[in-house]
Amino acid sequence: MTTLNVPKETMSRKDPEKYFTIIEKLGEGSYGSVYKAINAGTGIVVAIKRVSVDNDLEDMEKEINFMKQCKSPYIVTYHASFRKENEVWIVMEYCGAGSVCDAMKITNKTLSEDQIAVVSRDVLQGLAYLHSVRKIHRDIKAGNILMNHKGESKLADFGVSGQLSDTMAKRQTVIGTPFWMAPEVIQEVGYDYKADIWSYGITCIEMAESKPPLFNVHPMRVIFMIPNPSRPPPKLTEPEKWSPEFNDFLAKCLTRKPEQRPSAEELLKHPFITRAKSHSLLVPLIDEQDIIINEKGREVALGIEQKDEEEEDLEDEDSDDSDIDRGTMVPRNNSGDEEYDTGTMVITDNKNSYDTVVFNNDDEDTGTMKLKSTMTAKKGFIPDYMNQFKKTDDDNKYSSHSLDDLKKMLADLEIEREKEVQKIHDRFSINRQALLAVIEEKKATTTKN
Ligand SMILES: Nc1ncnc2c1ncn2[C@@H]1O[C@H](COP(=O)(O)OP(=O)(O)OP(=O)(O)O)[C@@H](O)[C@H]1O
Repeated sequence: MTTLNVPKETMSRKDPEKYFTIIEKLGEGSYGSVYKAINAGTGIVVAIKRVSVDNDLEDMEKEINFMKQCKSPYIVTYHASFRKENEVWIVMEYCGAGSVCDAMKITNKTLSEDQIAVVSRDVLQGLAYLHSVRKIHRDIKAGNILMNHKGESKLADFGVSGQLSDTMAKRQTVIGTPFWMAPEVIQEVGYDYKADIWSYGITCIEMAESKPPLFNVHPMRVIFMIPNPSRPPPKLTEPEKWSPEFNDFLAKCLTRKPEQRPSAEELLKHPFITRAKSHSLLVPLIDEQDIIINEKGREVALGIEQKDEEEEDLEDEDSDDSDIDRGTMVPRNNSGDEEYDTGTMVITDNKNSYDTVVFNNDDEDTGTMKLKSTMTAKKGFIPDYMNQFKKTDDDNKYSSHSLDDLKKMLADLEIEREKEVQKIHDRFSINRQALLAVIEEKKATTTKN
């Protein structure tokens, strides 16, 4: 097997463009873009993720070193990394069929139950491996499952975002993308690798129905709804259309109590997985995707506009002080500080997929939720799941009002929002207090007996 012609050191200061020729843009994430590239000398095709970074690269370096050690056919292989100006270039295995999310988007199809079973077997193997080396992925979703042309699936984007190092783990309590997050992750009651299993259950629903449950609900609300113990766990919209094995597999993944939720190893023994067929089942979907990409071009097929650098620069300038105008969801309190009741949730964009949110508790009091610290998020862009809410604005139902009226309406809306959030908080505290009291009572009775 030919080995890639790359420097061995992490974040090499050598010029990556001497080693790679960029062929095309594959997609965009919250922290940068991913390109298909070809290695000079060997002709090996790779994917390169270019991430904007600030100066503190210690965490990212740790992550990259960890990725280097991760060797599993079910996890996207790391090849090399470069530091170029304010970017880190991460060179990784190229998965020619892109993400499961993109495949669904481009073909406008969902996956059949048999296809989901095949993907699941690979994903569970990947998770079993990661968990065996004591790592949690924390951002499992169809956008982070990549496929090759044989229909084999691999977990991506773990580590790249810097979320897995010990220091980051201590600082950042909640990481993920709202709709896929496990209840215990949102509640910040401490969580472990079982959180990935929940997110995978949600991903299965996403693969079956194209969207995760609660997708039409605003993400700010979702983070209150998911942990609500009185809500039944998510399930397929029409369970009767799917086999009992699939429904049971989902119910197991989506068990509220993490201690009762099975591990990846255990789930690999589930009949839904053991009966999974060959990877070739995914090939028709991949072929159909290729035909569409060949016809329309990747950007059009994915709905990514190809912008020239000048245009991007202009956008960056614009977005410095006008995130809200541009649709980036940056909830703030009235003072404009980056705090929002229980914390600020800064959501940036990814036009192809669903964005990742990091809730950070650097500041214990406010529990400020913010972006991953090492990387600079791409400016002025809207996560896919935010587009539906943006559309409401675009409907222009407010356009006939005067500027003063609009400002007043906005102020009223802010007040209403604060009240709603307060109500939810109050309800949570009451339930929590009640539960704690009963727990104490039970403990006391047990001790007496
Ligand atoms: N190794 C790879 N091989 C082929 N395509 C890739 C590879 N890595 C990423 N891509 C493509 O690039 C897109 C963007 O990936 P990226 O990891 O930056 O963002 P994301 O996972 O979609 O979003 P987020 O950063 O919010 O989690 C993916 O959807 C996928 O289509």
